[in-house]
Amino acid sequence: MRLLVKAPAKINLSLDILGKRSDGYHEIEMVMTTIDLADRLELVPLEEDRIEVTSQSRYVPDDQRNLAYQAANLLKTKFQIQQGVKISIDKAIPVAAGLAGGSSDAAAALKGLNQIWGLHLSTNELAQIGSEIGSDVSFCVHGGTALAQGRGEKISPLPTPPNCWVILAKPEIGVSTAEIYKNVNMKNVVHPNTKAMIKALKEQSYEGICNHLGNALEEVTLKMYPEVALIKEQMEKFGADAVLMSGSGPTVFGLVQHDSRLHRVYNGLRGFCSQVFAVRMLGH
Ligand SMILES: C[C@@](CO)(OP(=O)(O)O)[C@H](O)COP(=O)(O)OP(=O)(O)OC[C@H]1O[C@@H](n2ccc(N)nc2=O)[C@H](O)[C@@H]1O
Ligand SMILES: Nc1ncnc2c1ncn2[C@@H]1O[C@H](COP(=O)(O)OP(=O)(O)O)[C@@H](O)[C@H]1O
Repeated sequence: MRLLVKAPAKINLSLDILGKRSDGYHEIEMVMTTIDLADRLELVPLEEDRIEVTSQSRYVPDDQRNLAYQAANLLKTKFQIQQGVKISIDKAIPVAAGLAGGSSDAAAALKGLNQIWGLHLSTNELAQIGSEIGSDVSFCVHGGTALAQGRGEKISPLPTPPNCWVILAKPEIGVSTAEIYKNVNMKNVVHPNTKAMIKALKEQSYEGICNHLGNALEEVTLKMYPEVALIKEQMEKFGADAVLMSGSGPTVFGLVQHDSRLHRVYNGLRGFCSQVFAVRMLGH
């Protein structure tokens, strides 16, 4: 049996930090959605009892540091699986970009191996196992659009946003999520209005979504990496309807509803940023 699984990236439409926890994590509240930019995993069972991970990207580890490896290993240990697997990752999502590429690969591996090894685990059970790998893995198991709470592992589904383009631009830097969270000063946090974002989604108000995009980590990353602020400015200048940094960054995304504007924003950014994508949100 050979299985192909898609692993889509996510963006954070809003990200709020409610406080610092005693376990080293932050209590957060995020509205997230999956987008049509995806890695592709090929899973092939091996006779030998070992996990093999390969990818064409030099930034992706091919050993136990790979989150897809960790997903396979966790299932093997929990369910005493004595079969191996070869995981080949065709990487399309930029690495260390705030787009949850690694987490989505882990989620895709969990879903695919659930099938290959006949484990019959539910989505909630897979999401629970995923949370042991990383805070964003639970959301990636569910996919779609959702509110994520706790350290990111408590998922409540939300309606798909109204149809629009998402233009992504990633500067030539990778950002460490841990480093950005470490530099958060709770006194300076600018809180987005999560309730208003949820209301906008429920009312299918594109304008409401644009008005309430907000990310409490943005200020920290922008201060450390001024090139991210520059991309934000450019995206606004070229006419995106609303612009925000995704997750801990450095990827910046802009929402655009009309095709005529899409080309202006996309081409404008291509001029000084090598990684630019124009995609749809998933669900359309
Ligand atoms: C910021 C976000 C927003 O979606 O995503 P990315 O920018 O990484 O894509 C997430 O909160 C990242 O989730 P994820 O990348 O899975 O984080 P983890 O591996 O669990 O944690 C990495 C480190 O980030 C910090 N961390 C993470 C989550 C959280 N709620 N509080 C934290 O303080 C901790 O220092 C932790 O050691
Ligand atoms: N399958 C994977 N794809 C990408 N990065 C991975 C993977 N597994 C582990 N990593 C490691 O995770 C780090 C964060 O990567 P990624 O998930 O792409 O970013 P982010 O947390 O910003 O969304 C990378 O620096 C990389 O070393």
